[in-house]
Amino acid sequence: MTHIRLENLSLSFPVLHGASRSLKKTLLARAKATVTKPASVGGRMRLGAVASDAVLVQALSGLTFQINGGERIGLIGHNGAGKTTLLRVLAGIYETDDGYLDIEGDSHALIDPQSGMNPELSGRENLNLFACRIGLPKGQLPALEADVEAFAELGPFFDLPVRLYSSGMSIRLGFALATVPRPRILLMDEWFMAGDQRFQEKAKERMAGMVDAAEILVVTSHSLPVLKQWCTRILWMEEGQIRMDGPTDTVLEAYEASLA
Ligand SMILES: Nc1ncnc2c1ncn2[C@@H]1O[C@H](COP(=O)(O)OP(=O)(O)OP(=O)(O)O)[C@@H](O)[C@H]1O
Repeated sequence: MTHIRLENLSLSFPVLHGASRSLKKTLLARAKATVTKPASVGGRMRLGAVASDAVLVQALSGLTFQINGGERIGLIGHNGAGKTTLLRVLAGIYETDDGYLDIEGDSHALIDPQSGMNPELSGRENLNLFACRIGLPKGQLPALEADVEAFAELGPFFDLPVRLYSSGMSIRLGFALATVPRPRILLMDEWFMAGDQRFQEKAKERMAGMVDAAEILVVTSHSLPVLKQWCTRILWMEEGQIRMDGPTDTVLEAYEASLA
């Protein structure tokens, strides 16, 4: 059965090494003084337990929950609450300091639109690279090429190096490629909402096909309409912890009330 299970999972990032004792003290004192309830930005700062010469940011702290097949999870929370870090952990990009993670089912992460792209190569050449990476049979390449070229609508830029693309153009190509696989577990950051208005509409349509095919969706977004549309359950994160976990309407109502 497809599932994701976390038990007491934690992850911290060292953000300051070997700085003077007074600078570290000042930083920690400031972090403490600016703590507001509810928290408004970033993970909690602390000194390293072993190497006390380092200041750490506690990005995830003691997370325990389970996601089962059929669930569509939205991650919400303040800037720096730990949403993207959690997504990266689930995608196997970050190792955790502590805790247990059990994932059953193949996953695909839509986190970085430029992921795996060579900026010196054209859109078309990057598509060929992508096809090799996912092990696409040669016979299916022309259909993929036609699909991606039509979807990305890059015109002549499709044959120019990606480094010449605007950020919106890179996102079009990255999105078109990233939405080709059909994984059982789909992990998605909110960058898919980027791009111009018309592209967003197209992107939503294409995404719907991918989401429908997935057994589990985990998506981060600051957009309440997006979360309401896509998700059945919301994990509201605060300073690397789960502040609330429940049905979409219930959690978003509480979240909105906290912002008022
Ligand atoms: N690579 C990194 N190195 C050091 N600190 C990091 C790194 N990535 C994230 N952090 C820190 O971890 C905390 C959580 O960051 P994360 O990107 O997961 O937040 P987020 O909830 O996705 O925020 P946002 O809504 O702004 O995208 C923040 O305090 C951030 O400064």
